[in-house]
Amino acid sequence: MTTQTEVSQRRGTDSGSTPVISVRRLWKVFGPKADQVPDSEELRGLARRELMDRTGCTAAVRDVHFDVSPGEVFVVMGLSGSGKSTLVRCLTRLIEPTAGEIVFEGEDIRDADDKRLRELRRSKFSMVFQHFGLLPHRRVVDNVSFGLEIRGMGRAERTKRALEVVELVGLEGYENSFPDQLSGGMQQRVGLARALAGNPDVLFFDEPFSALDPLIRRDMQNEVIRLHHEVGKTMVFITHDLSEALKLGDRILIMRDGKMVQCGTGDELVGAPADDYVREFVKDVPRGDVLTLRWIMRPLKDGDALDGPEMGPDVVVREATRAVLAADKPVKVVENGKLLGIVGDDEILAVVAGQEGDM
Ligand SMILES: Nc1ncnc2c1ncn2[C@@H]1O[C@H](COP(=O)(O)OP(=O)(O)OP(=O)(O)O)[C@@H](O)[C@H]1O
Repeated sequence: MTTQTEVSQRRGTDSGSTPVISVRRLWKVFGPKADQVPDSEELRGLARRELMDRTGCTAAVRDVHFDVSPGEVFVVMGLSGSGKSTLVRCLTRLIEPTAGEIVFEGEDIRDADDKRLRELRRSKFSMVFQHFGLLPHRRVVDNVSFGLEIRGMGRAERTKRALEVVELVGLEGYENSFPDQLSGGMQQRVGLARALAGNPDVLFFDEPFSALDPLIRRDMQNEVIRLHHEVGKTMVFITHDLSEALKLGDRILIMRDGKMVQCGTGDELVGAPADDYVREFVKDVPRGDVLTLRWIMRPLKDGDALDGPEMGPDVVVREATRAVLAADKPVKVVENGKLLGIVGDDEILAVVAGQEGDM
């Protein structure tokens, strides 16, 4: 199974250091006497309907825990109503959690007072929403610099910074346009630029591309990947779309009814779904596009030829297929000079035939 360290090495994230965000036993319950639910052995296990009937409460987030590493793209995925937005809003206390810990860069932000929260939201967090929330009477550059203005940055400095990020998101030439002169995709680029302008430590995305046409949506996903490579920010991204989650996420947390169902890399979810719910989600994913050589390789056996070609462990099966099948010796999976395992025709063909679960 792929470990977090291995994923981090692959993606350039840094799991060895302190997590940027560490969430423990997090609950958000809406309704009367909500704070009694997490502590009650009797109530905390009730299904949604029963809990509502007994208490009038909805547990939108139930006992969730995870860490986000520096530079990681952490995706929260689930169907409508599974608790994604509530969870991510709790992380910045836009919604007040009912119980649990949220440690951000070593500080439990549930202890932060209003002043500290304002500081964190201004300088450490940024949010990108589905509805861009641009100010219609302000030009692109002034929308982008708005947060810096609120922080008290002088006009010349904030305009300089805004122009830098406008260029970074590919909107050069549109600095002086008004939002309604831009397409949906371009407006969302302004949203991205605005989120990046303050140089936050973490960017939170709440289904930012759901309202965009599929082609524009794909462009914007690529844009996020490109920006992530360029600026290396930690990102927490909500989506209900599995292909978006697999494309963007270093790890994906799947939620259902407020609970964590599985948290893992794309190849973990596709290769070893935790239950039928996840299995159903991933059943149509082309496995060769997601599973890596690290996932399908086998240990070395006596008699294995060791003069075959070498490949990295994070090459996906689809990209390796031709080379593995063409080689007359098994491919050696090598990372930093270390032989991790072997991939031969059998391992590749098992994936292609959809049988790798039996290996
Ligand atoms: N303010 C509220 N008061 C009561 N219940 C709420 C409130 N906000 C959310 N809920 C409930 O909490 C549950 C989780 O909602 P949430 O919006 O977090 O889900 P979601 O996965 O983000 O859904 P969507 O993709 O539709 O936005 C739902 O049952 C919702 O009805």
